[in-house]
Amino acid sequence: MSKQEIIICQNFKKELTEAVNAHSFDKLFILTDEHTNVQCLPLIKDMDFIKDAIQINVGPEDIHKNLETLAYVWKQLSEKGGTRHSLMINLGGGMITDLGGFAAATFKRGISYINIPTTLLSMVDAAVGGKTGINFNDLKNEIGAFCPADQVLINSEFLKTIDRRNLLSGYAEMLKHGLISNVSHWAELLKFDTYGIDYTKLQQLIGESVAIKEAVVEKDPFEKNIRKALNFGHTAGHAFESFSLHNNLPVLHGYAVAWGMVCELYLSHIRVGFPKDKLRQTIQFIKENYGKLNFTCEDYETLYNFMRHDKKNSSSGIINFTLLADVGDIRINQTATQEEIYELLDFYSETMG
Ligand SMILES: NC(=O)c1ccc[n+]([C@@H]2O[C@H](COP(=O)([O-])OP(=O)(O)OC[C@H]3O[C@@H](n4cnc5c(N)ncnc54)[C@H](O)[C@@H]3O)[C@@H](O)[C@H]2O)c1
Ligand SMILES: O=C(O)C(=O)C[C@@H](O)[C@H](O)[C@H](O)COP(=O)(O)O
Ligand SMILES: [Zn+2]
Repeated sequence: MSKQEIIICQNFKKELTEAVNAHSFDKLFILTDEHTNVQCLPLIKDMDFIKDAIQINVGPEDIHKNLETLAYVWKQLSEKGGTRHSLMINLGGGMITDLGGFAAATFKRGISYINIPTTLLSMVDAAVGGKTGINFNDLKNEIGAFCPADQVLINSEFLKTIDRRNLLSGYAEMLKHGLISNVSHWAELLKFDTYGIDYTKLQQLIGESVAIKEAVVEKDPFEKNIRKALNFGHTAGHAFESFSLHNNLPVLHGYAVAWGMVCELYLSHIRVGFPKDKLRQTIQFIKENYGKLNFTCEDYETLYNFMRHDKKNSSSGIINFTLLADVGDIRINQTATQEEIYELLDFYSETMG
């Protein structure tokens, strides 16, 4: 996989101009959703190269990260004169960088693209590392490809218009990066005041978070082994997210991951000895900031069936988890029986109240 350039912006317009000028292209497309069209596009609208760009605007959020929207983007690229030498800019959160990245990966078998993430989640996670795709058949990211953006420009100015829920959603992936990396980063994240946000501190934490992801992806871009660490919390998390999407009550990805981490930290504790005090502290933080997803034991089978679709599984039907023996002590390819999975859902229900 080609190396991706990640730019933590100091002078956003200059760096974006350089990123665009690094490509030779015939047409420039810019993908936005209805919100980033209003909140983010104005920040770059006066730039020279944008004046000739063709905008593709789609509906927001995960309900639109689907085949229909993807087909619309392909159609626009095709009808508005896109060629294999065209360049695409994805301006938005993870929904836009996942869907736009996949459209770019597949249109005429692949065109170059640049990500400009505009949510916290996309800055620290979605825009980085080359996983692109769409939800399909009620399942998260069921269709996709590994295809990195040539450049990712991280400009924290975009966070000024993000609401608290979306900030917390991104923060959950940062917490995941803390748990898979080292105790000092994890402890710093738990100390951070999520009510009175210090944006200077947040910017420093964003830089550290991206670096953690970048280092993992560099070692294993196609998730054959250690990249499975970045999927910590997602076996249960994606089941919660798919379950909610299926019930027409979608939850934000980061919230589902936070709840998934509660389950998988518990499994880590009983299976590989994740320390009880760190389990308690992390769960306390998640409980205070993310609340709880409601389900009953009648939903266990549905949740279990969603977990059976996790991409880490192989055909044996056994569910694969990434667990932690301690903060930063990663154990990939761990498995759990149906009984154990029901037990961790019991733990979740009892602990989260
Ligand atoms: N590819 C990966 O490695 C990866 C990693 C993590 C998550 N994801 C995916 O990312 C998606 C979630 O991404 P997300 O949390 O960024 O959600 P999102 O893209 O849906 O954005 C959340 C909301 O914020 C709005 N928004 C975006 N930028 C804004 C801004 N600057 N100001 C105001 N509003 C703004 C959007 O329009 C949307 O309404 C999920 O589909 C998830 O599966 C992918
Ligand atoms: O980059 C990765 O690798 C991740 O797993 C990051 C996750 O936060 C992200 O949600 C990813 O899209 C999950 O991928 P999937 O392969 O489980 O669909
Ligand atoms: Zn995620």
